[in-house]
Amino acid sequence: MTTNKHREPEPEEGERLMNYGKEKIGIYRTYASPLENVRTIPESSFDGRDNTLLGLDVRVRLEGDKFFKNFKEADNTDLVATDTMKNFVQYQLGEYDGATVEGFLDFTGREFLDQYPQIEAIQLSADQIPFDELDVPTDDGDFEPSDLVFRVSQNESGFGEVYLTRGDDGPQIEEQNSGITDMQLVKVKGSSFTDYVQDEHTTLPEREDRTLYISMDVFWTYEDPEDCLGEEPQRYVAPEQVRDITHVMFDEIYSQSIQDLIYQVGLRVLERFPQLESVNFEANNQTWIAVREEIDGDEDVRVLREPARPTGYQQFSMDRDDLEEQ
Ligand SMILES: O=c1[nH]c(=O)c2[nH]c(=O)[nH]c2[nH]1
Repeated sequence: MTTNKHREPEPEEGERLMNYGKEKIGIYRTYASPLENVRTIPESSFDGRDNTLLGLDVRVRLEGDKFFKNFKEADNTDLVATDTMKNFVQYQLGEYDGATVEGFLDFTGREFLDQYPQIEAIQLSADQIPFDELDVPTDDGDFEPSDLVFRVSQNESGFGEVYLTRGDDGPQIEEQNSGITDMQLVKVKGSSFTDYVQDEHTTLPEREDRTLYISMDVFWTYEDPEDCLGEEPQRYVAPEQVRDITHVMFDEIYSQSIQDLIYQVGLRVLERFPQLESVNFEANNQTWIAVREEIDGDEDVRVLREPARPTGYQQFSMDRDDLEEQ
C-alpha cells in the first residue's frame, strides 16, 4: 500500500527517477532546546516539551543530475557516500539549537546543500523515537516527572519531512509533511457499524455497538511551509496536540465507522489550526472479534479475541474546503 508518509516528488514528464540516500539513521541527543510557547488548544494539556532526551530515526534522499554519471559511467566523482551522509546527519544533531524535528531536518538540509554543491535537492525525514516521562515523588508528597529517567516507549511517534531545493535566494522548503504515526486506540463501547452493502458476499454482522480498535497515522501540511520549523512556536502544530485531538474525538463521538471518525478528527484539526493547509489520514482496523457478546445480561461486558488477517484500511485527505462546507 502506498502511504501518506513520504511525499515522493514525482519525476517531471520525460525525466527519470534518480535519487539515493541513507535510511534508519538512529541518533539521540540529550538536552536539546525545549519547545516552549506553543499555542494551547482545548483538547490537549500539551504546552511544550523539555527535549531532555530526543531520539530520531532519520532518512536522507539526495537528488542531482551530477549523480547520473555514478550510474551510467561507473564514475564516482561527486558521489557522496551514504555512510558519509549518516555521519553528517549525526554531527548536525549536536549543532542544531532549535526544538523541533522539522527544524532539525531543515537545518541539516541547508548544511548539506552548503557542503555539497552537486546536490540539487534534498529530502530529509525523521520518525521521533518516543520516550515517556516517569513520575517520581517530590518532597511535599506529590509526584512529578523525573528530570533524568525516561521509559523507552512503544507508543505513537512524531514525524517530520522537508524537501529543500535551491531557489534564487538560496535553499527553500518546497514541500513539507508533519505527522503523528502509529497511534493505537481502543474504545470499549460507543461505536457502531451498520447500513453497509448487504449482498450474497456479506457475512459481517451489523453492530449498533462494537469495541473498536484502530491504528492511525495523521499527517499535516502548512499553508506556509516555514511554519513547520517551530521558529514561531505559536504557529507550530505539535504532534502531541494532534494525538490528543484524535483520542478526544474518539471519546466524544458515537462514530458510525472509522471513515466517520477520520472526518470528524480532520475537521477538528483544521478548525484548531488555521495555519494548516491539509490533513491526511491512514487508518487500519484492528477490531477484535467478540467471542462473548454479553455476560450475565450486560451487553457492555464482552470477551474478545485477536482478529484474523486480513485487515481493513482507510486513506483520506482533507483541506480547508472541507471545513468551509460545514
Ligand atoms: O469502520 C469500518 N469501516 C469499514 O469500511 C469496515 N469494513 C469492515 O468490514 N468493517 C469496517 N469498519
